[in-house]
Amino acid sequence: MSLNLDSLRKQIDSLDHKLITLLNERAQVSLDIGAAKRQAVDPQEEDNTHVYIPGREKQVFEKVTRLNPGPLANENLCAIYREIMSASIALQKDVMVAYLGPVGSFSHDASMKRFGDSVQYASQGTIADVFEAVERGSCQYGVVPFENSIAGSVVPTLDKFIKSKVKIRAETYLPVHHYLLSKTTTESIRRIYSHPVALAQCQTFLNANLKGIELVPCASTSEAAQLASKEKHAAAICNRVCADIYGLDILHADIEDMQDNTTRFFIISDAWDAPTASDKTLLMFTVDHRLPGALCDGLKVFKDHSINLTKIDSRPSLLKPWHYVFFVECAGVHGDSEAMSTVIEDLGKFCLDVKIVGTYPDQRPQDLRY
Ligand SMILES: O=C(O)C(=O)C[C@]1(C(=O)O)C=C[C@@H](O)C=C1
Repeated sequence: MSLNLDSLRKQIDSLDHKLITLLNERAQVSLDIGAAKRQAVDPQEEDNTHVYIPGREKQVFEKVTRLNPGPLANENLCAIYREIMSASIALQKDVMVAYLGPVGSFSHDASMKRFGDSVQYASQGTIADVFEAVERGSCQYGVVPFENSIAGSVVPTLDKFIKSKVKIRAETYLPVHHYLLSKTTTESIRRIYSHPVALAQCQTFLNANLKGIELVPCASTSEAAQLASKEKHAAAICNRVCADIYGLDILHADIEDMQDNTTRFFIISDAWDAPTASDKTLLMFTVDHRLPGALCDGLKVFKDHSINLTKIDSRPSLLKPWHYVFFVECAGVHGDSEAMSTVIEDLGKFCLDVKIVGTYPDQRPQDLRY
């Protein structure tokens, strides 16, 4: 069969015509959804309607990948749908997302992957600033790193959850590959900038190739790139995109200790989403030291309710020395469910100050397409 370029392009033109009509029909329905969401808000009150519905987005991504007959790869279809829903969010409301900046950080990457190109982003200097932007209401959503598969928990995030009233609304996983970027050669490097969690992920490479070189911790990997771009003998460990953004050369690629290095981020806000088919809940509590075995009895509550725990962590309470706050993530239960109310009631018999930090659709680490 001979292929005629002109006639094939005419087919594309005609399909684009149909696509534009359909995309606008979808956008109109989205505007109506926005109006329906606002109907529930008292006109005298400030409009804090949530247009970002992570549970519904998960359903849409699962549906489109299920329906996809190809040849378009699911990954590409999801990228298209990410932008369709990003535009949909922006049509319903001006949305501002806070992230740990500057541009080029892994938090920026995770935010873009979650919210797409059509919303607005506000770079913040520290993780605490991301929390505070959400608390003040200058940003409706914030994206914070929670844990890394090599370096473990991100302590500033856990510590902010202890004091803050923000809620977790969604989780997302990002594969993390580190690059050594500089304006100089590896042999001339005298100082390496990076975020402490990133430095912890590249110990094997650093010990083998740059032992004894000064390591300077900074607020983010992109700030590291910014600093390295201003010094002759400095380098940064950061995201590949920082090479273009900050005018640095790639000296070494993929220098993380494990190639499947992944960071889990939380999307924080003032409210969580309604239950979906599969949710997780992060709880926080302290224990009463006067009761021997209080933590053990508390944890047994989850066993008694057949709840699987996917993460346990503890941090100093910051109120009294040797007093700890425990974080426990429960799989398969939503924070508003009756099951969770019973768990909290039972936990209250052994533990103090039990609080839900957030409840969010279960996003498996392998669901990297969305
Ligand atoms: O279903 C909704 O609540 C919508 O606002 C629509 C829509 C979409 O475009 O499909 C847009 C944004 C939400 O995050 C989820 C879904």
